[in-house]
Amino acid sequence: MQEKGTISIHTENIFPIIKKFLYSDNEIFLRELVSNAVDATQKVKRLSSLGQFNGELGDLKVSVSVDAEAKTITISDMGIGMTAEEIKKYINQIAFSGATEFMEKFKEAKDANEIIGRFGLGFYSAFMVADKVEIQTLSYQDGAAPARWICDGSTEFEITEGNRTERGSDIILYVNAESEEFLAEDKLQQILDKYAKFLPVPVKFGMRTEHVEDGVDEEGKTNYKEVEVDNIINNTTPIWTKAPGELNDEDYLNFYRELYPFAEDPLFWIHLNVDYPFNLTGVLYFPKLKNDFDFQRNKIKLFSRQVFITDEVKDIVPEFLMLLHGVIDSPDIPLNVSRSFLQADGNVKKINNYITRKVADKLSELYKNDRKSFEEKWSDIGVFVKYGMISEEKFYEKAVDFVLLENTKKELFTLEEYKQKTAGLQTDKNGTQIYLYTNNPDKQDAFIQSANKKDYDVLVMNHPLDNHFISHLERKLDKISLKRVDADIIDRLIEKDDAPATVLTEDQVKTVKEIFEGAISKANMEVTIESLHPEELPVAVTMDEFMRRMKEMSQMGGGGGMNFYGAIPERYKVAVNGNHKLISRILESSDVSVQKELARQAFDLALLSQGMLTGADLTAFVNRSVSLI
Ligand SMILES: Nc1ncnc2c1ncn2[C@@H]1O[C@H](COP(=O)(O)OP(=O)(O)OP(=O)(O)O)[C@@H](O)[C@H]1O
Repeated sequence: MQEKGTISIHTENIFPIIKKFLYSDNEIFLRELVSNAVDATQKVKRLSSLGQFNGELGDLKVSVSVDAEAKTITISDMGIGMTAEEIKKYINQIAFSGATEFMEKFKEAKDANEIIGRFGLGFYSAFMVADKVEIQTLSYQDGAAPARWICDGSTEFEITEGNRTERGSDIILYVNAESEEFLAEDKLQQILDKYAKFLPVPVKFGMRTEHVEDGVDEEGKTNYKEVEVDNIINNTTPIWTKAPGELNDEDYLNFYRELYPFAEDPLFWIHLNVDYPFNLTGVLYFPKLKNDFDFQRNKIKLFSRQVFITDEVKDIVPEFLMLLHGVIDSPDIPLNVSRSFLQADGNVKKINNYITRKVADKLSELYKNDRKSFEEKWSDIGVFVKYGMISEEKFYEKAVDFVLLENTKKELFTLEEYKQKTAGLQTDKNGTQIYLYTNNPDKQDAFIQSANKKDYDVLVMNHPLDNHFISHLERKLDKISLKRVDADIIDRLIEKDDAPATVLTEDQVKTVKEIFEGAISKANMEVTIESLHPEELPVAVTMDEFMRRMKEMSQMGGGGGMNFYGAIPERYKVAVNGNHKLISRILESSDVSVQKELARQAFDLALLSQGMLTGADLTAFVNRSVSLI
């Protein structure tokens, strides 16, 4: 048997194109060939279970080996093999049935995955690293003859009788000069670890030494001996292929440690398992987040039938869940098409929604079943929940029941509980309920104490995400407004009808204002005289809530019109409590310089309590204080 032929009459030589365009991603040749070997192995298993193949299955592993001297890489399997006819059909024709289209389209293709998947060129990816590819194969079919196919990367191929005596195939790559790096065992091991670690059929790569028990010596101590065993690089039944009922916590934790050897243990996990209307399995873990806004992305690995595809799951997993770790396996995700297509793909949308719902359900279940442990985890999961509420309406609808707010006393409330807690007392004269918050309890302590004096509660919102979360809540919640506790004096933040009467006459108000303006003499400080409770501080320095939020957003890169706010110099309000004893003392003094000194001292104290007194102003304050003592 010998046959020579031309691979396709329709096309120019396709191989240089494959080599040239796919070069950057050329390691995937191994993924493709090992996957083909696994497919062939699973097919023979299936045929056997269906009674259509009655021979011995034998040791069904796939083996990858290198011969550094001959410069070959061989991928062997004991799968169904191919007859010469099948080689012609599957290798020659099938791959090239789309070749004309390929020739037209390859220019648009952006990466190797796209070309290979779309045109069924898995096998031909071998030519990315090989000058010559040989197949030695023997079909499982009764009476089949071994066949050999060889092709040197031109459009010419040759089929002759082969030398394989056992069922299955060897794919032998004669590695080209530019790709010799792939002859290094380390390199191949690394690629196999990446793509083949969880393939469903054992993949052998060389041998390794194991120490096994070997009887006992005279003293009763166990003897060990070294034995050479197959180096199986994969775990064929990773946990996502199992039913949740078969698994315990330790299994999930062990798998997590296997995936992320250096990470801290996760908080909890979700086992995904759906087969209609799309097929998807996986396990998603909630990691312990670092305190900073540390978005560790690319931690979810995407598989298709246990073959690793990518860790860029951007369009499949909702943005806010990119913080999660774990694996997703779905044969229904179109892996090989372009980004824009992926976004429009109906399955991808459904998968996205499904994952969002599962995560929301899991959180809701944790909250309902064990509020205490949910609260303990809140500092870690709060970010997910808030981020999810901001970015996914569907998630918001569910999370609104279990999102927690924390106050300065470290008590946690649901939105509903907090609404009840602050109703009435923190409702202003217009009927708007005001939630006070601090983003820095230490620095804003004086303001928090002022609020607490009135029995007002103060929330802690000190995560970078909280700015957005606050705006989002305000948009969603009716008649509720959030104000930072230092945005104004407390009686202005929550305005009531029963404001205390002022003890100053109109003239006195004018005088006090002038004294303070003279003492402060800073253009960005606007002095107002307020009638507050006498026990409130004599002076408070505040920045308007709106202005501050705008400036913060521009700092976070709000873009567009936001830059405008970033450029405006910071402006503060200096609220002087006209009802405070100090003000009467100032008015009583007839010495202008004493008046000025007292005013300045009160102003500096306000700055000091907020950590705003620095440099020469601080030195002057210290000197003045010393002389006052
Ligand atoms: N090791 C093998 N054993 C038996 N048949 C094989 C083997 N490798 C390839 N084939 C046959 O050759 C065909 C073409 O393989 P190729 O990798 O090009 O495409 P595919 O596997 O069908 O699709 P894709 O790789 O794009 O998912 C396979 O469908 C299979 O029938």
